[in-house]
Amino acid sequence: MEKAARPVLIVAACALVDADGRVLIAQRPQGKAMAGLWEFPGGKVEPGETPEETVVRELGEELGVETKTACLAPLTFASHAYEDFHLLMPLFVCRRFWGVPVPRESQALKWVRPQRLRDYPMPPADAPLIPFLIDLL
Ligand SMILES: Nc1nc2c([nH]c(=O)n2[C@H]2C[C@H](O)[C@@H](COP(=O)(O)OP(=O)(O)OP(=O)(O)O)O2)c(=O)[nH]1
Repeated sequence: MEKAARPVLIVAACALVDADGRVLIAQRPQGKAMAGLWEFPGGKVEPGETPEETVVRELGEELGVETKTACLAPLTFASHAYEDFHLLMPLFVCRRFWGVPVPRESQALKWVRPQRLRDYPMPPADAPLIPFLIDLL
């Protein structure tokens, strides 16, 4: 019998880039799925939101960073089958933002050169995104 189709979950994520060309990653807190893995800030696209609006909201909620949808450039996307859902995750790049990121949800934060991203365990969906950041930066 064919497997039941997984629901597609749309998550919008963002690579914040600093003046040195480093990218911000955040460690998923204990208690969440994939705890301890490093990810790009972002979250589920809520009904009525564009992916860009999701990123702007999540950067504010998770990091206290302000930006605008016009400051987000699409870079690539992840499409990955997890056990319970299929993740579709556009990845935006943002170089223009206001404020210094602070962990609002007790997550660890790190600015990392794209070439070093592989030193940080990330969710399996994220691995194919890294070469795009290396190329860009
Ligand atoms: N933000 C983000 N999520 C990612 C990345 N890679 C990846 O597989 N994901 C997955 C993890 C989660 O299943 C989903 C993001 O959902 P989320 O952050 O809104 O939700 P969550 O699992 O933290 O939990 P909750 O807010 O529902 O409590 O996408 C990534 O680089 N960034």
